[in-house]
Amino acid sequence: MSSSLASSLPTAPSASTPTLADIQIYSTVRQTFNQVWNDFYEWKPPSTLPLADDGLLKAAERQDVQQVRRHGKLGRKLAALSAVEDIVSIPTPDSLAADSLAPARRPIIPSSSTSTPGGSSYSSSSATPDLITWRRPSGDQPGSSSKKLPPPKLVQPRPPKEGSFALTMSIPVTRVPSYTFCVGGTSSIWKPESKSMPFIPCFGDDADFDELEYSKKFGMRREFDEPGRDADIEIILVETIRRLKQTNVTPQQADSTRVLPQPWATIENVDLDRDLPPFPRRPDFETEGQRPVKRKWEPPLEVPEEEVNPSDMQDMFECECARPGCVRVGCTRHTGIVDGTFMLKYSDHVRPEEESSVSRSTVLSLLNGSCPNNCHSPYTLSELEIMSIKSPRKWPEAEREMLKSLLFELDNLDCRSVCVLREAHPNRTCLEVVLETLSILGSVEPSVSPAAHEPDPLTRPTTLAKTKSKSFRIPIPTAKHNSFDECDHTGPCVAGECKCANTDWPCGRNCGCPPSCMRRHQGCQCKRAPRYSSTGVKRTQRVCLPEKCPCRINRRECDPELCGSCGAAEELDIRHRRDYPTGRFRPDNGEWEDVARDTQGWVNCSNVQLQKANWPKLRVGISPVAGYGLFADQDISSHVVLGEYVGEVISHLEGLRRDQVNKHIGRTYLFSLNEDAEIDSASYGNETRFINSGKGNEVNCGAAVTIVHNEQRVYFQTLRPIKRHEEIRFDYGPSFNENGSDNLVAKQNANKKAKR
Ligand SMILES: C[S@@+](CC[C@H](N)C(=O)[O-])C[C@H]1O[C@@H](n2cnc3c(N)ncnc32)[C@H](O)[C@@H]1O
Repeated sequence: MSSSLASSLPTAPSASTPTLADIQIYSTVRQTFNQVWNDFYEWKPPSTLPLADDGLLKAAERQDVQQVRRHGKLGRKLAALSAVEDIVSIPTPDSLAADSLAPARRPIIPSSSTSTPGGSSYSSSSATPDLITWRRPSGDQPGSSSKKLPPPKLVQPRPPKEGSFALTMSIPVTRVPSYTFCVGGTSSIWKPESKSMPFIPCFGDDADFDELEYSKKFGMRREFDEPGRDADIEIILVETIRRLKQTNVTPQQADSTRVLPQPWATIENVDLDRDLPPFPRRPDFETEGQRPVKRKWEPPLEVPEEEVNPSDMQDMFECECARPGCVRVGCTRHTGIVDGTFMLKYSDHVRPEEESSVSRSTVLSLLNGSCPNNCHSPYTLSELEIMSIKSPRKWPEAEREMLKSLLFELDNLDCRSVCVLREAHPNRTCLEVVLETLSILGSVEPSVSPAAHEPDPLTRPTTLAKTKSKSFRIPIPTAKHNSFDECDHTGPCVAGECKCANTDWPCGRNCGCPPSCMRRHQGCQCKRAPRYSSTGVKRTQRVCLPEKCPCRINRRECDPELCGSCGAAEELDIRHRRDYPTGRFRPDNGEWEDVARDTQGWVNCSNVQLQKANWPKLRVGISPVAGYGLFADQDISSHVVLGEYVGEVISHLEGLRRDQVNKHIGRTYLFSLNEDAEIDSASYGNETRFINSGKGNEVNCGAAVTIVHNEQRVYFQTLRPIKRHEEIRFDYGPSFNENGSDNLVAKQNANKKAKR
């Protein structure tokens, strides 16, 4: 925000004196922009309800007041920073209106400057008798906390220079947002690394933030010099334009003031281009007169069934993830916008057209078979391999290219194809062709035992130990494991050939290897049970128990397509859900009427929590610990999954950059996922981002990683029963220092002292 804000600070229009109309337009645009800005950051999530506990409530209120005071201090700092040299008094639309309509309300300011409780201040020269103050329209912000802001520090005006002209304004801008806006989402999304510095609210005007140091990490490329991509500012600007449209300011006039960081047309395009979340409105906006409107249950929108036509199918195909193996439509996990282009994350998965589907190990394993011409049979495979590595004979480029192109046309290489290749090179022996083929297919690779092609129980990869019939003790991914990359190759899944084997991950459902692959997770064979026994007794048993279900043992959720018998598919099917409302909607009172529940049914798989996403009631509230926190809104028993930690999946490098900003604002939303990636819920996530840290008895939930369709996902689970209104807290671990922000301030103070 900083730079845009800085650029939007008033510049001396010119040596010529502006007309009254210019000044009015300038004031309207500036005032609207600031108003929207303040409204945006004063917003609190509607789910923020008062705490039931009196003591906690008071503590939380004290925290809130302190936070508002801190904002006030920062605002005063900005006021001091934005002091400009020459100040003259200028009539504002407000004052003009006050003049004409209610002369008695006209502010009388004998000299220098004044400020209003609303926070805006206006400086005027003692030399000018026409003294003006700039007020915020008081009726504009019902319940706004801006009243609590102390008046900003006033800037002492200097006498204006002869013929010069400048505006000054010291509106206390909310420097540290009380609630950072976050786009809500139900599943994590992959975020490519930022190529340029993202938009940072307000920091450029803050002496404590080393913007230069931060910019260097992005090679001095700044996103706000490019078309903006920051949700906060985009929402603010779109709303500013919407409000300006209600005044008589035209786009050209607004652009000429240079108050808004982007031209009007660009902002309008942003609104068209992006699916922006709506401008956050305080719940008190939803009032009819003085009485808050009680929202009623609204039936979901009905989507009429459409006829499918072939061109739609083509569109559907375009929506599918381009990553081989991923079956999600509109997948955001493996695709993303990089430099304005839609790109695959795993670009290495897309086999370039010129690349051969024939691999070195295939050649080696097939050469083991009998050659009809018996031309390369005198040599053993290992001899052939050693020969190709030790004495690589490079053919002339043209001849090599020809062999290459022939090789790439072959879908499968067998002994006969080697002979075909040889036929295309009549001057070469079959052995020479074989050796050159090996040299083309790759230089030094880990040696592959041809026997691996037909897996022998004894030579099976050591990570696999057979347990029960279909269940293998496949490697359990831990935090040390890299993100999963589905394998896509020919031949057996062995290290050197298979990405899964390389990273010690089990092969997944969507991997390219055959279903018979021994490294593949096969799902479980647990049995679902009828809810009532033949004697009519209700069953309390659970299906897919932690110590019995192979999926649970391997720390993964059941896969509805792999685990046929446990009822995972039925559990995920909304019609079979126990909590599926069985009542009917009564339009006369707008409520659901319960009807007798169907007593039939089954006890299904209990290992699909993240896929089902049916969480207990939680709410965001002001926390006595730090800022906002997450609270239980119902009694919750032990071992209940509270929710998934959702956010942007970013690399550690991107995490390091973001940490610089986090350190400055004293809050972080980064969660380390594995050796490759972190989840950041600073600007995209769900309510679990508000879980604060605790120690010892304060801790009531823990975090764990599970695998859903071969993807690592983080979830929170209660460690003990939690009472309604209790704050949810988990131990962030030893690396988190609760006084981190204090330490940062201490460090900055020490740095300043050292500089002096
Ligand atoms: C994931 S956020 C938690 C939500 C945060 N309180 C908010 O208002 O957005 C983590 C940040 O909260 C603060 N925090 C969490 N637990 C804390 C604690 N026990 N003591 C001090 N600060 C804490 C730290 O600033 C930390 O970086």
